[in-house]
Amino acid sequence: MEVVTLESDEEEKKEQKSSWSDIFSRKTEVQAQKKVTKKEPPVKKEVSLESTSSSSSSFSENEVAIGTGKALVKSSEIIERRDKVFVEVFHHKKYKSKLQMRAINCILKRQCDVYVSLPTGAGKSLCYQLPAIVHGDQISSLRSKGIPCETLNSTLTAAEKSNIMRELNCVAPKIRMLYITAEGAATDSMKKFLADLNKRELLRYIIIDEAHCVTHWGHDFRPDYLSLGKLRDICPGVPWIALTATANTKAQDDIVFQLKMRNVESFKAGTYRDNLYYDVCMRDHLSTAPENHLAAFITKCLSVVDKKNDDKGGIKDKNVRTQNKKILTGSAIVYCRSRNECEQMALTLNKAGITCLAYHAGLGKKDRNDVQDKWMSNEVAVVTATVAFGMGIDKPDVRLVVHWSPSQNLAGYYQEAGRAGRDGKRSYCRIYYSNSDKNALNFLVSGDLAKLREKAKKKNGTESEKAELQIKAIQTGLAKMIEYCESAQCRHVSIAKFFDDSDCRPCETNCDYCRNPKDTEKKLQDFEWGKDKKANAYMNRWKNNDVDTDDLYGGGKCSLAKDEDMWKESASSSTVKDRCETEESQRLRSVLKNEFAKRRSNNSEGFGGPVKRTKVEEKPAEDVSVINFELKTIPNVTLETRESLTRQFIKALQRKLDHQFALYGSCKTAMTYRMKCSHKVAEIKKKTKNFEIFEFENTAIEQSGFSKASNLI
Ligand SMILES: Nc1ncnc2c1ncn2[C@@H]1O[C@H](COP(=O)(O)OP(=O)(O)OP(=O)(O)O)[C@@H](O)[C@H]1O
Repeated sequence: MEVVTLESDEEEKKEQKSSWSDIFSRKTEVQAQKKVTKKEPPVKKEVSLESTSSSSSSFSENEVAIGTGKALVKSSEIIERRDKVFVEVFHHKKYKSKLQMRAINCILKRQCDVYVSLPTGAGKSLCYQLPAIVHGDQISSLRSKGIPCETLNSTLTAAEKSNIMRELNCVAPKIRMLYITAEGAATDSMKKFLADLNKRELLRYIIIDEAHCVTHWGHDFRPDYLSLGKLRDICPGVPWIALTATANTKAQDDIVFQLKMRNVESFKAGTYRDNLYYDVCMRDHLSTAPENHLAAFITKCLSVVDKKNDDKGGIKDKNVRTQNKKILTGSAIVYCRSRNECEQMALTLNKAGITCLAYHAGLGKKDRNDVQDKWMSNEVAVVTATVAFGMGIDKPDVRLVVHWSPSQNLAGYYQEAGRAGRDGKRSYCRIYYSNSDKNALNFLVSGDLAKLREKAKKKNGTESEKAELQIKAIQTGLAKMIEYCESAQCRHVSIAKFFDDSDCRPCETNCDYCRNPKDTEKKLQDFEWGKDKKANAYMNRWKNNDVDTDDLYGGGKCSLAKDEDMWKESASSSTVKDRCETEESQRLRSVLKNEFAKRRSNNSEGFGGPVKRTKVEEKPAEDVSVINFELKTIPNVTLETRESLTRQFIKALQRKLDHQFALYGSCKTAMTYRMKCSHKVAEIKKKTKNFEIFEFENTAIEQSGFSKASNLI
């Protein structure tokens, strides 16, 4: 018997949705399926078990008394069981690494607490699953179809729960592994129950998977994990196993401290996975539309041969799909930031001929299960998903993990990207990045930080310090994520440094930078240049009173809606609005500040260089008064100037005419009025035609300040 505390409710917390409970139950189901059933008949195969010199992680035939209490077993028997289980239950031929083997041997001995930090996909689960089975009493039962395992969580019905409890209360329960949540472990009833199991000498291990959740230094801190340390006092003498792929030195130290681990043996490997190829694409600088770029990349990564090679035989493998003339194998995940983005992307990829379904917390439980099953069985090639997808899923042939925008934290990114290539074959991890992503990330994280700061203010002493630590960890994680995207260095090295790996040598061939440093640098330069250009474009539009929120949030009102959708997923809707406004005004202020700075300094260096006035092609207004406006014989006199002067001229004439030419008042009948007017107009026309000056009858012209028209020009 062992208790495994999972990173409970992880998916639902990530999406912060009301439907959290069924997501979790799905996850634990997946874990249970993944870790329990190996239905193929046992195959007798040679096991290559490497030996090791480490005393704590190797067995000597003479050693005895493994375990505590009445379950003392000879070490030779343990070795025999280990090898049997390894082949007959897990069907493995050899250990994935020496570290995996050494960790398993150490855990099997049950003489100390064990900390395991191996890369994603390195087989950490086997480190506790194999010992858990080996330490069972009825080894023969392992030859049957599966390893009995159960989960206790809030989504079970009362009847389901009581069935499990009944079984566990038996003298010899069949259940070998019990998965519980950190929240569940904190309840009094669970503590009592575990203490009882321990008293009955049925508890072999307490295992904390995804142990980084226990520390404020981790990328995914869960307060509930902190209470796990209390189980130590309830179950003294039970070895603890903590496993993670994403903890740096600080996080590791804190995990050991928080879980009150003692006499700890550590098995730690670097993060480097040589079958993973990392790259970053600057979304605003691609030669094609980004969605098309992605579709082409997916096809490239998943296609193996041209269909014409297979015209006769047909394609028999059910894991193989065809697209046009290509044969597609393996599968891909495209992580999007919002539900809406998942849906849109799925549509786009389907249009491009790639079978694709969207997965997010907005779907019902059944739909989500369907999507996952279809993807697992290779019925569809691609899932476009929020980060909720992938937890606990172990699909070996994921050839490609794309982040349509980066994660909020480099550690989180490493974990998500690590779902690629678990079969050890070449696989790709790509991020599509743009400046608007950066803004959105900053924006999202700033919301979380604000909440934490509020919390820190209310607390005092160590609690407040812890909140500060968490703030720092979040800020560092984001800064490192952005640095990963924006710096010219080996991507593997960026990750290795973040996790304090001892080996930080460049990969040489497994990332875009190492493959082609110049090209990557050029793309980064374009990206930097693009930032300034975008700010200028925004300023111009603002000056023209044409500012929309498009530029702020990357791609139109539709995108704004998308982002709002995204933000709603991580914040309450009221704060979304506030955040939008704050973001907009901040951005506007910063653009203005830059513009004024440029004008003040009149400096040709720096931000975009001097502001050059754009030469605007002059277009006459529809009611232009200037005669022969096309003429441009006088340099430096614009049409605008001419129009302005002409209007002044007309106005002056008008005034004088009104004053002097008061015919209306001097006539009594309409006929006389019309006649006198026609007469005057005819006179003026005649004079104008002969280039003569028309003089009004009234001699008061000069006295009133009237100027001849010719003098006005
Ligand atoms: N010795 C082995 N030989 C072959 N395959 C193995 C071996 N050990 C584990 N595996 C397989 O490797 C895959 C990854 O293992 P696992 O899910 O335990 O990874 P992990 O280290 O927990 O990764 P993550 O941290 O990403 O969850 C699984 O399909 C598992 O069956």
